Amino acid sequence: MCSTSKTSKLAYCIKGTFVHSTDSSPMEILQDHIMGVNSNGKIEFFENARKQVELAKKWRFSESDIRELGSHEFCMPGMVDTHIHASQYSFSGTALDLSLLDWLDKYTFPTERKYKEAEFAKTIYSSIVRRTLRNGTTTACYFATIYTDSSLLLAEIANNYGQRAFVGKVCMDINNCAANYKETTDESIAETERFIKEFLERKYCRVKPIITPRFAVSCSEELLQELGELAKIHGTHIQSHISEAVGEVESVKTLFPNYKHYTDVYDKSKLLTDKTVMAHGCYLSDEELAIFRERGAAISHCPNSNISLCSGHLDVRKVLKHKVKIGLGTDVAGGYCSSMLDAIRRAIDTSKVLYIQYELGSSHSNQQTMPTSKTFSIQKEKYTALSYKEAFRLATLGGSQALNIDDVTGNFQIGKEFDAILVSPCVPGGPFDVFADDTFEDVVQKFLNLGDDRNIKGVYVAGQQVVPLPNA
Ligand SMILES: Nc1nc2[nH]cnc2c(=O)[nH]1
Ligand SMILES: [Zn+2]
Repeated sequence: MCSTSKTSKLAYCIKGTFVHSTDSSPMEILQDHIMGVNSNGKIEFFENARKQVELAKKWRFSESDIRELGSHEFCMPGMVDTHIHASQYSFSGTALDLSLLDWLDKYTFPTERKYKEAEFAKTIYSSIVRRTLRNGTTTACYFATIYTDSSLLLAEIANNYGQRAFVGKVCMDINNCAANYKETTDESIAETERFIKEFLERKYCRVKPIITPRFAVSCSEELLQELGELAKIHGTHIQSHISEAVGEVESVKTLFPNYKHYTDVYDKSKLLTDKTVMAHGCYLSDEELAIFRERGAAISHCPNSNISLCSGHLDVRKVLKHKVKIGLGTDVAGGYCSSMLDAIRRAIDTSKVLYIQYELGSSHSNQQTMPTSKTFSIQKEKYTALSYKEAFRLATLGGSQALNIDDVTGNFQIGKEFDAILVSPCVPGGPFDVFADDTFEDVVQKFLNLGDDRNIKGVYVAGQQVVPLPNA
C-alpha cells in the first residue's frame, strides 16, 4: 500500500561526493556535499557541506545523523533499465546463436510458456528482481509473458523488494511458429483489462502496469487498436519493440501494407504517446523519428541485444539530434547481461563502431583500409562517439525521461525521490584498482567501465535502503 504523509521530517543525511546528470551537464561531480532525505523518501536539501551548521539548525540534525562516505566513495542515481524481459532471465547468457525471429521461435516462446506455472514464475522473477537491484537498477521496465496471473506475481515481487517498476503482461494474438504460445484477440484484450484492474486494486506506490503489445509482427490490427484505446482509458504507459531487425521490418511491411511505415502502424493505433517506450529503433527513418518527437514517445537503446542477435546498431546521435527521448535497456535475454553498467559500456562500443564507419566512410562497404590522420581530423567534426558521461546520463536521467518519470527520479534534484546507489570503488577483491594519482573523475570512469555489484554497497529507492537484500 502506498502512503506518503503531507508533513515530512528529515530522515537522514549523507555527506560526501555525489555524481549525477542534469539537462545541461551529462555528469556533475559534487564533492564535499551534504544531502538531506525526508521521511517520504524525497531529497529535502542538497548543498555544499560548508553550509552544514546552518542546515543542521534549520533541519535539527546532529553530527550523528549524518552518514559520511569514504574518501573514494560516491552516490550516483540508481540506474533505469527501460527494457528488460524478466521472463527471459532464466536463459540469459545462452542461446545467442540466432537472429531475432528464429531466436524468438527456438528459445524465447518455449521458455515464456513455462510461466503458466506460478512456482516457476516465482523463482525466476524473484531472481531477476534481486539481481537487477544488486546491479543498481532502481527502476526496471519489465516485459513478463502472456499469462496474467504470473505477470501480476512479478509486480508483487518487485513491490516486495522495493524496486520501482513498470510491469507488462505481453499481448500477442499472432504466432505462426508456436501456436501454443498466443492468445485470441478477445482473450488478449480481456486479460489486459483484468491485468490493469487487478494491478491497480493493489495500489502499489512505485510499481505500475504498462500496456505491452509484443511487436507488430505478433499483433493483429484490431488488437493494436484496442490496446491503444485501453492505454487511453487508463492513462497507462505503453511499451513494445520497433525496427529492431531487418527481417522484422520486412515482415511488418508485408503484414501492414496499408501503413506508411512501422511507426505509422503504432501511431494509427494510438500507441505512440508521451508514456510510450519503444525498444531498439535501429532502422527508424528521419520521418519516423520526427513522429516520435511529436508524440513525445521514447526509445530504449539496447546495444547488447542489438549486437548479440546481430540485429543492427542504433545511432544515438541521430536520435538525440531529433530530440527524441532515449534511455538504455538491457533487453535480457536478447542482451545477455542484466547489468545497466554493461548497457553503458555497450552503448559506448556501438557508438565507437558507428564512429569508425563514419570515419572510413564505409558503412556500406567492407573496405578494410586504415583511415589516415587527415580523414580522422576532417570527419571528427561530423561525428563524435558517445562519451562515458553521456552514456551515464542515458542510463540515469535519460531513462527516467524515457519513462516519463523524470519529475520523480533520475538525478539528485531537490524534491525528487532519493533513488541512488552507493559506490565503493576500493573493496577487497574488487574488480579494479584505484591509484594515488587518480582524479575523482578517473575513479567514476573506472567504476562505469570496470565496476560491478561488488562495488555497490547500498541501493536506495525512494529513500529506503533495498540493498543489501533481505536474506542475501
Ligand atoms: N529482443 C527482442 N525483440 C523482440 N521482438 C519481439 N519480441 C522480442 C523479444 O522478446 N526480444
Ligand atoms: Zn525486448
